[in-house]
Amino acid sequence: MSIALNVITGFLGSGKTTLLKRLLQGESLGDTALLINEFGDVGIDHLLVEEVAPDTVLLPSGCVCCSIRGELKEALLTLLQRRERGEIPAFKRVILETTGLADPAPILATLNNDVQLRGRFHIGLVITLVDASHAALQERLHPEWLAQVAAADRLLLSKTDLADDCAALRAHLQALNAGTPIIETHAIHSGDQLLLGEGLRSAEPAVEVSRWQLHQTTTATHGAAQVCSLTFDQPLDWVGFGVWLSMLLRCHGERILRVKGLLNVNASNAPIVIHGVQHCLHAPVHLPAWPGSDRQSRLVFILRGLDPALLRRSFDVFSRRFAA
Ligand SMILES: Nc1nc2c(ncn2[C@@H]2O[C@H](COP(=O)(O)OP(=O)(O)OP(=O)(O)O)[C@@H](O)[C@H]2O)c(=O)[nH]1
Repeated sequence: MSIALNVITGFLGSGKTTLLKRLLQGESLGDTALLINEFGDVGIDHLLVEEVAPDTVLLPSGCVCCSIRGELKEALLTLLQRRERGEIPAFKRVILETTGLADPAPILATLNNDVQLRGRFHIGLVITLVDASHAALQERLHPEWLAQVAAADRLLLSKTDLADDCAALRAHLQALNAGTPIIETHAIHSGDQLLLGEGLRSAEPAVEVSRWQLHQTTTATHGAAQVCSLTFDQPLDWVGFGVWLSMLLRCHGERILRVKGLLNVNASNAPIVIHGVQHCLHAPVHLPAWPGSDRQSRLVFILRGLDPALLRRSFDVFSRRFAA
């Protein structure tokens, strides 16, 4: 059975290691293997979590999203071999803590594209920590911040004790990445299934989807990002749509920080859910049924440097061409 790789990311010092310790404290770690990626020759974070996770693997120095993707693959395959030899417990999930400067997209692409990893591992949840006391500054100065927030399936607010008021930040994050749960880290308990689950691959993907349906996204600019929301009532041509989306991501992937969609397609009575982060499109998830009576398709894009009007026009051309 394929193993979920959950990614914990967030800007430097946002509290990733602190969260990991809290999350895994008291948990039976038999079901979770930990990979930690740090800059610098001497890793520290793995020492901090070692008391709760003695088998933690420290990846070599360098950033897993760029320079050491090969090492990530090696580490994952080695974990499997050690599990098969009975050297470590039969974990059912891996958690990777990235460096604070990582862009999650290349990590997800490694998992999706590598023939040895595909089928053995799949993308679980991307959990992004946001330091509430420094978010505005980090967003302004560091493009990685937005890439991490856009890729998130869960947004965690840390250091709320050091921030005056988090209401504006919460609203901003929700506008950027609509429907993604936002949780304050102090409210997280060990074994939290919202964080240790597998997102859309979990037993209840419809719950995930219902969250987005509740959020009415409008096309708007938020800082450096443009959020573009498309909704349509007519069922889509699934094959034609796949061609359109693949070409879009191939040409403009680095400017499409995130796409998520719930689609009413002509070949099925039940919806299909899609997820993409930059060039990387996850395998579509076929839900058994619509979560409610609303059958409208919706697509939400988080863009950086791509005009939403162009995207909309391209989609209109596609829909006319492939009208079901
Ligand atoms: N006040 C406060 N401090 C926090 C909170 N969360 C983490 N910290 C502190 O912030 C510092 C950095 O936390 P880490 O967990 O090491 O952050 P990290 O994201 O793993 O850091 P890097 O790996 O260097 O990117 C530590 O001193 C933590 O104790 C919080 O919610 N409030």
